[in-house]
Amino acid sequence: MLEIQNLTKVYGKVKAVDNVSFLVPGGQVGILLGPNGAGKSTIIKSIAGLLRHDGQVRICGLPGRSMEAKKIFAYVPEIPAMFEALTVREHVEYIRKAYNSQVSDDEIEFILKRFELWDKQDKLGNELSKGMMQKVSICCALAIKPKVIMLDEPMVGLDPQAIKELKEVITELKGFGVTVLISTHMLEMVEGLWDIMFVMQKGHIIGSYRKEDVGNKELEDLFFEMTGGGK
Ligand SMILES: Nc1ncnc2c1ncn2[C@@H]1O[C@H](COP(=O)(O)OP(=O)(O)OP(=O)(O)O)[C@@H](O)[C@H]1O
Repeated sequence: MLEIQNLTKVYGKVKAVDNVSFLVPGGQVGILLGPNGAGKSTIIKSIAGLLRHDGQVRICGLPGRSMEAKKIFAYVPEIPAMFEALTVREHVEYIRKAYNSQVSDDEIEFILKRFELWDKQDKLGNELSKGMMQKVSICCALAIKPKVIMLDEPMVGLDPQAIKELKEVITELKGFGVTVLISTHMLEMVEGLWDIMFVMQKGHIIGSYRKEDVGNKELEDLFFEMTGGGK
């Protein structure tokens, strides 16, 4: 479960996020939508612990800043940060050790093969394309076997095969009871994946829908209904 309570973030005179609360239930996929400047990245960075903010973040009931919460929480940022002098494999091993992860060698092999990095294990961070960096970032997140995972625009820059794998991974994670939060503009990419959606505008959540309540209605239609835009 991922719970945000009364989150407020002010940059100078700009209130980027204004008293926002929402909850993604355990084992569900939540998506955070909204036009440019709505405040999505600010929320994502606040949840990830990268910004000072008011309000609470709880990860499986634990305070977001606690060590216990950090151990079970994975974050895939929009712009991956690589260590230039570490290889692909060393990135994964570093995370594995830092988190004291129980992931097995076979599982690591499976993850790396899945994202077509198995034969690129010895490439250095500064030798990777942006898409490859994103894949490494996803593999590192999976290597800690998180209970909650948050992905910021995860599909941008990935090739079609990687997008397909990522969608399958998200469905599998959900099956294992992992809570997922995805921030994205690419509505068609998360169609069929989501359980609960939140729409932000001007620092507020202006509405949310649960998949079970909207039947086959398309995400895009739901989004434009709320934001007043159109196809
Ligand atoms: N470091 C910063 N300093 C000052 N203002 C900021 C900063 N970062 C974001 N903002 C402002 O906060 C508001 C929300 O920005 P944010 O990046 O969270 O939006 P977003 O929904 O992620 O947008 P996008 O879809 O374009 O990525 C905007 O008005 C933006 O100008």
